[in-house]
Amino acid sequence: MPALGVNIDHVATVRQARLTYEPDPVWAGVLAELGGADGITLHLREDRRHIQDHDLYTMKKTVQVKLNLEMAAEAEMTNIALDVRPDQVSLVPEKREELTTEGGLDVITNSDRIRHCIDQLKEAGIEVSIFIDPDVDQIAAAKNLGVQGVELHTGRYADATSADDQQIEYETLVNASEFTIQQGLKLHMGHGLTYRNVSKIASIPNVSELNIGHSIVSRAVLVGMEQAVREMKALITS
Ligand SMILES: CC(=O)[C@@H](O)[C@H](O)COP(=O)(O)O
Ligand SMILES: NCC(=O)COP(=O)(O)O
Repeated sequence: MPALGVNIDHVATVRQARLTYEPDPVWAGVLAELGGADGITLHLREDRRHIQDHDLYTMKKTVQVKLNLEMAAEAEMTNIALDVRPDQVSLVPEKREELTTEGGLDVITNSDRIRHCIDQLKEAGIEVSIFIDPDVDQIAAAKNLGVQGVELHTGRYADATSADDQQIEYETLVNASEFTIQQGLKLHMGHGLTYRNVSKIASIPNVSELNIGHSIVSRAVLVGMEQAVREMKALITS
């Protein structure tokens, strides 16, 4: 059964819309932990569009489950990770203009820069995973870089608009999963997974971690709305 890493980035997205103190992603992380999350994932983007440095530092002191930091393989981020010491770093690609992470990190083209980052993190005792496309050449290149695991990008599966296309993307993920396990790497998956599409992915053999964020935060907003309004109404009418 895969572990669930809850990505709380978009709690911070709502907070940053007003540059205020709520909703607090650390508080959300604690509630996610109480709800059974096996890990908390947060992505400290170079443009700081949602998670801020202080969120990461406070999260490290607060949350007791696995802390997974998603970050670009850049010196600034590596130094932050070496200071905070999350349980795991997941190296991801970043583009300023993207709405969300569009594809996996190209570990073939960028291998020298990525290797330097991985070596420093591993030396500090931090597990390293790389977020890559479900492609055997990328998985083999990740293995060569010495990471402990890979997170296969499920975005194409999640975005498929017909059952046939979704099945093709699913089979690609299954084949890439088998190759990942043959390489002796831990198998993580994530991106775009929802309450509707997660079951098939969760039943792929040997998946050790699923990272899910946007869909859980979206549902949390809706299932919490009735209580939130009731509490405000009580204040107004008391
Ligand atoms: C790497 C990945 O797939 C995501 O979890 C990532 O955090 C997406 O970035 P946003 O949270 O900014 O959409
Ligand atoms: N690495 C994927 C992740 O952390 C969550 O992605 P999403 O569910 O927010 O699309």
